[in-house]
This record gives sequence, structure tokens and C-alpha cells, in this order.
Amino acid sequence: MFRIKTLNRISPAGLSKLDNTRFSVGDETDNPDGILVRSSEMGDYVFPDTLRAIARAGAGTNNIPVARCSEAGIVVFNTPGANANAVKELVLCSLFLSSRKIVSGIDWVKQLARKGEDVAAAVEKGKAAFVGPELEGKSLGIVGLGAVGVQVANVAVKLGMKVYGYDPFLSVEHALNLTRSIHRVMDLESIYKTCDYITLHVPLNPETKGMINTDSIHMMKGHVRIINLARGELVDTKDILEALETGKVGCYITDFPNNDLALAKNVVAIPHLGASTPESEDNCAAMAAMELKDYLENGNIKNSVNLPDVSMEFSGMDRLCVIHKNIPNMLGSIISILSPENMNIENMVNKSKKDYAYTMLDVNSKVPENVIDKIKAVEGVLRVRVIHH
Ligand SMILES: NC(=O)c1ccc[n+]([C@@H]2O[C@H](COP(=O)([O-])OP(=O)(O)OC[C@H]3O[C@@H](n4cnc5c(N)ncnc54)[C@H](O)[C@@H]3O)[C@@H](O)[C@H]2O)c1
Ligand SMILES: O=C(O)[C@H](O)COP(=O)(O)O
Repeated sequence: MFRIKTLNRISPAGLSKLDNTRFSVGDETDNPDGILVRSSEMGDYVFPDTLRAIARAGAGTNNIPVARCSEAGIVVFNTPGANANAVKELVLCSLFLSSRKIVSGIDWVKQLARKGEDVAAAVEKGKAAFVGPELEGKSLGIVGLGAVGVQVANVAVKLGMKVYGYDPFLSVEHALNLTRSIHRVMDLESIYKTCDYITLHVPLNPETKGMINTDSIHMMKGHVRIINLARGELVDTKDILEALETGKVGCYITDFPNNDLALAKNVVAIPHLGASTPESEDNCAAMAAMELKDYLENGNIKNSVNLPDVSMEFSGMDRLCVIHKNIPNMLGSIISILSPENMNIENMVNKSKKDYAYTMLDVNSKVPENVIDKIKAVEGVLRVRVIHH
């Protein structure tokens, strides 16, 4: 029986994938083999020795201490693209909200009613204060052309916008889905200097943290509209508030409100709703649960952020799964432990991702405890597990 701990509410569409004859799932589970999480902060989480994998039902893994997981041989999964459509739709909504003064207009109508004014007459008289431009013909800069960025680019082109995109790490898969009408630029400055609207779709990491600050805003056009449904820390709060005050930034829409932003003028603060649709909650939960299940039951890895994709049909009797550092002679060391035991390798796979690697070996006999202990003792080996077929 595998023990799964949930740190957030996970859609039943995912939990139902973990059948209760093989998995016990709950938010109070001790010593879990796996964790299912959404945005819960895990920075200080103390990993129990039992923990083998964390599956993030969503895209961003900045709430998970990935480096610490790697060193402990814990596989971290996410669910690429599973909530991208939901975010694209909220970006679309944000483009309209940032352009037309819809939110402040609605607030004003309520105020009129509260004051007992003749609303019908007052709106016709005062609506000029809420004029805002159309999107057609305007330029949109997209920073990050991943699952969300590509979908935003494709739909913005259909709205008649001139779309500029920046992503130095654009994947082949995303490039194939990207509209041919996009102007791909090779530096952020071109986005900042050219665009009327800028939307961020990059992960939060040391390189992207605070990328929207006084210096970058200085390069932008006056009254630029900035949309940030990616992560709050991409934008320096103090700097954007100053720019909103001077009018350099016309509107800031964020899915990550804080106390300083919540009441500020020309800020639309959304309570992290980007992925909050039943469809994307189901998609993310189902994908995360299947990733966790396949890893715990079979040792296969798909969509991990710290280890390579590895999958192999079972052959032989036992499967030896070894997470190790990506350094020379790891495979040789493991095989040299198996050979004297007369263990025949039926099939094997060894792949790496940056500093870490994963080796799976199917052998035609039971793996004895002393062999496991010897492999664990090899310098650079982080985690060893045997799955009995
Ligand atoms: N508000 C929400 O509910 C919500 C939902 C989904 C995703 N997100 C956030 O949006 C981010 C993007 O989501 P996604 O699904 O498109 O992820 P993704 O991994 O598919 O795309 C991220 C893209 O950013 C690019 N990138 C990385 N560093 C970059 C840099 N320095 N400059 C330019 N491009 C860079 C990558 O090459 C990749 O193409 C996530 O990391 C997450 O933080 C928020
Ligand atoms: O990175 C993500 O996928 C989003 O921020 C969604 O977060 P949530 O699962 O907490 O809604």
C-alpha cells in the first residue's frame, strides 16, 4: 500500500486514479511515499525518509524546494500545459480589463446607487471618465512562450493585435504550436520599448525575480498595461506602485495580490484564479496522480522538473531503480556490484537531466539486501529502490 499525503485540495478526478486497494490518500497521512500539492509552500517542509515523490498539480514549482528534493533523491513532477487554457482565458479577460476601465466603472455605478443618485442618468453623464482603447492594432509583448504564452499569442493574433514574443529557451514543441504571425524578439528591451501591453508567462526563479522594476519600466511606453498571472515576485511592488502613481504604467493586473497592491489605484488584483476552473483542476489532478502512480508502482518518470523522462516495459523479476548524480562511472559502479552476484540484466535505461540521473535495471532474479546496501554506498548514489514484478 502506498501512502499519499495531500497538502491542498486535489480534484476527485485525480484522487480517483489512485485506487484504494493500492493507495491510501489523505491530508493527515504520516510518512507518505508521495505528496500531491498545488500552491502550498513547502520551503521548510521536513522530508520523511519514506518520501519518494512530490507531484505538483499545476505548472509552477517555486513553492517546492526542488534542489533539496534532488539531493534527497525525491522526484518532483508538475503537469505541463494542464491548466494553460484556463490561464489563457484569464489573460484574455485581463487584456480587456486593463484596456477598458471596466472594474472602476462597475465600482462607480455601485457608488452612485449607494448615494441614491439616478443611476441611469448619471452613467450617461459621467461615463467619459471610463473610456479605454480597443485591442485591435495594438502591440502585445509576451515574455515566456511556454504552454500559456503560446496560447496567449495565438489568440491575441486573432484579436488583431501585433504580437511580440521573447523566450530564449523556446522548446520545439511550443514553437510548432506558435502562430507564424508572431514577431519573435531576442531581447527583452524590444518588448519593453515596443509594446502597449506586456504579459508575463515565465517561471519564478533567481533570473526572473523582480524583472519588472524601475529600470525595465523606464524603457516602456507611457501608460503601458502590465499583466502578471505568472508569479507576484516577478514584479517589484514598490517600483510598479511608483510607476502607476506617475501614469507611466496605466494598469497592472496581477493574480498575486498583496496588501500594498490590493487597494492601489489602477491595479486589478485577482485572488490567484488563473487555474481555478473545474476543467483545469481536473486536468492537473489527473495528470499529477498518474505521474505519481506510475513512478511509485513502476519506477517510470514523466514530467519531472528534476529528473529525466524514463519509461520501460517490465522484464525479468526485479526492477532496480537508482537516482544518482550525473557523474562519470555511475553505471559501471552499479553493474560491477551486480556481476559478482550472477545477476543477469534483462533490460536497462540510464538518462540524465542536468546534475542528476536515473538508472533502471530489470534483472532476472531477486535483488538481495546486501546488493542494495552496496549500491547505496556508492559515492554519488542518492536513492535506491527495488520494485518486485
Ligand atoms: N496564475 C495561475 O494560476 C498560473 C497557472 C499556470 C501557470 N502559472 C505561472 O505561469 C508560469 C508559466 O506557465 P506555463 O504553463 O506557460 O509554463 P511553461 O514551463 O510551459 O512555460 C514557461 C516558459 O518560460 C520560458 N522561460 C524561462 N525562463 C525565461 C526567461 N528568463 N525569459 C523568457 N522566457 C523564459 C521557458 O522557456 C518556457 O517556454 C508558471 O511557471 C507559473 O509560475 C500561473
Ligand atoms: O502554477 C500554477 O499552476 C498556478 O499558479 C496554479 O496554482 P493553484 O494550483 O494553486 O491554483
